Amino acid sequence: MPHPPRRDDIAQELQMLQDAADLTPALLPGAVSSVLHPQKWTEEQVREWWDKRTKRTKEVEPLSKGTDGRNIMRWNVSRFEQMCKGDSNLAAALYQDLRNEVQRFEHYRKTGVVLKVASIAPKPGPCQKRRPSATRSKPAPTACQTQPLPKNGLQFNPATRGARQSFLETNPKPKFLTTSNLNPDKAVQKIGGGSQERKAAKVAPAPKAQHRSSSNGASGRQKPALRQAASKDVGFLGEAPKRDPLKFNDPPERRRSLVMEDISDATLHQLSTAPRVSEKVEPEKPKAMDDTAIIRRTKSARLAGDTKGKEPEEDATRQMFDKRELRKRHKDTYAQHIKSWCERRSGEESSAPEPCRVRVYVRKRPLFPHEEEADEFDVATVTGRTVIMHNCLTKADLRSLFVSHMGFQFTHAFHESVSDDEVYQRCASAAVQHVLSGNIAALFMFGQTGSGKTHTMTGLLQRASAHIFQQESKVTLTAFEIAGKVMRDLLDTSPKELKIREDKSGKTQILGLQTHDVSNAADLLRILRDAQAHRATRATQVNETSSRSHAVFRISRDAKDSKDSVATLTLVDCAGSERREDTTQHDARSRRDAAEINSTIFALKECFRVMRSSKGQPPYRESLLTRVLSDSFASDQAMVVAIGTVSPSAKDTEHSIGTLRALQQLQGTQMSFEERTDLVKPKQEVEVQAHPKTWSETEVRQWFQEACGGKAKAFAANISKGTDGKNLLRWPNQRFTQQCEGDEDLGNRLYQELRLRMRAAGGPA
Ligand SMILES: Nc1ncnc2c1ncn2[C@@H]1O[C@H](COP(=O)(O)OP(=O)(O)OP(=O)(O)O)[C@@H](O)[C@H]1O
Repeated sequence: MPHPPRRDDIAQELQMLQDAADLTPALLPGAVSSVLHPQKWTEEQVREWWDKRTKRTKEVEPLSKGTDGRNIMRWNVSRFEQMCKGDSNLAAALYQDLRNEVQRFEHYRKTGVVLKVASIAPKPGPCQKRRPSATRSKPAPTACQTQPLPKNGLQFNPATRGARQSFLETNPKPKFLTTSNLNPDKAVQKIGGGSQERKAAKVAPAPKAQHRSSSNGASGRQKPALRQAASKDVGFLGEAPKRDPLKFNDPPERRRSLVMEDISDATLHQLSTAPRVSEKVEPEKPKAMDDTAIIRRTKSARLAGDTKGKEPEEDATRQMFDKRELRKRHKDTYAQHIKSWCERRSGEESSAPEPCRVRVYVRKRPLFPHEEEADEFDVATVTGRTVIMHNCLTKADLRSLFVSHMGFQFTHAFHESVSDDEVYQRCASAAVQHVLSGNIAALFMFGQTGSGKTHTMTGLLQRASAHIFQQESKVTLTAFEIAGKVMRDLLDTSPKELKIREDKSGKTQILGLQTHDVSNAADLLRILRDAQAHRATRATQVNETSSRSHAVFRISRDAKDSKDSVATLTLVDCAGSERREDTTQHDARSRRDAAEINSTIFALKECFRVMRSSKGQPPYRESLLTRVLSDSFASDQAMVVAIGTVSPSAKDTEHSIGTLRALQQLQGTQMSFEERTDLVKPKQEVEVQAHPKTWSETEVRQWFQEACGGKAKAFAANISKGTDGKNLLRWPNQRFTQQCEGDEDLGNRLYQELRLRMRAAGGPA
């Protein structure tokens, strides 16, 4: 097990990367008249920051096109780790460096002073003395060092030449740069060790927040728990940011209008799932800038608290809703709006995208009857080469609805009623012809699990087999799957693992892979179907028989001449990409699978990106799949086709948008438009409903039968006699699950739906 990054290591890493960077003039507050929040950085500024911070190591990935400040600020430590090829120290340091930039900006915003890092460097003082050897030769902090602390808790950062120089002149050069070298707040904590230092600390008391932190222990012995801290956006080097003294008298910050989109699915899931009875839930500190931070107040606090213009419990009820539930609830309004919006926009066709080496197509699958039954509706529109996703959202008040129409353009897009024949003719026929003329071609299927990759691939294989044998009399076929780090032959039922090697010429060879000679289309198709049937599948929340491996089928034409390179058609059916949120009910293995699938897809995207830009070598060594496909990435003559599949269902909106964005990256373009429309709900639609607390037993049973699209009907009989609305309202989440015989998902949904009914009736939920 690799060690988690240590605080000292990260501090050292951070220092080194700042030294190496020589600090970007545009970003270094001391060098310019104004400071930009990293969120506002342009792509160039982000790139400049990245290149300078990482120039001392080659072991990092280049940034993908379009990565601007907004994007990079959303990265968590794991994402940095992925970019740093697993170097967790560097990743954490980069993550922290960005947060430090935010702190500098915050200081500038509040005080108007462009913070020169040098100005907060500690001055030498009379009480400076060496620390005992037990402290690992860290420079002793002085009382004077506590005085020039910036009031807002900004970190002392000796990264500028001047500051670092003066620091080193007045302090013995430390063997390792540690937290206390970098952060005088920590130095104050360490003063607690000796009596003289204690006196010194008394002379110059540290801000209150520091006292609080020092109560944790005498000498910075806290475990780093960096990841956890990082995910909570804590302060410098994993230390939770203390309340900002400057903020107390600040006017209230102007709030951005919040939308449900601001709340991550994971958080919503957490919020909508009531904690287990045994779990003690620590109340969180309200942050107020985000819905997720709003907490449930105690009854007394609610009664005594501010009710100025607010509905009682308004804040608390915000926690109860899920984007998907809200979409279903307002299904009719959204669906009607989407219809009229599309009618208004019909006939508008956008210009053709620039020709590119990678041809990218999108296919939308139909909405299934079972999805319609579950109150799902169609949120994807395809017109010509454009796919429009209608992202149906609710503002933070949970009543104001709006739709964000997002347009994505591709080489071509197929709507749900397009036949497999047309898909083949448009996407794959040219690639097959390219191979029949002696070249290589690769075709990839991308998309969310259950969006129709295997369905489309099956149709393509069928047509490709017929097409090939119109011109060829014999081909060779290999088929294998990649599941995590394991490769298996799909034409060999033994559980033998395949190995991969590079030959002298650098070509990738797969050892032990069986090759089948095939001489007619029917045989080819039969063997391909057998191979598909051998794929590793598992039921996921989205697809009963989800493919959990990447399947690779290779059809090679016989070389006419021994000098000829083998013309090969490679068809790749990627495993369904899943969001972490979609796998919440899976075991650890499923989640590991999903992480591996997603990282392979990420590597594939990177290869596409480099190949498209024709600059440098595609990083195909990053994953098994990209290694075996290195031919297609390396050859200029290779034709590469990517087909993305999307689900039209409202519940899959976020995932479909993710797929479309990823496909845009493959072709090097960006979303072509985004239009937001606020919806006004027609007055007659607002029905006044009886509050659930007034329901009789019969009404409770009736509600149970109809709730969640009738899914709980079968369990209505389990309701005990005499259960009226008042009783029902007292049921916790778990009681609903119990009522549904352990179906946690349905239990949660019933619980939420009841809260929605309470809101609709105008009462608190
Ligand atoms: N265009 C389509 N027309 C009709 N049915 C479709 C279409 N696309 C997909 N389906 C159906 O949707 C279901 C899921 O499709 P499929 O198994 O191809 O998804 P997938 O993307 O390969 O999923 P996974 O990645 O989990 O394997 C199948 O029952 C399939 O028949």
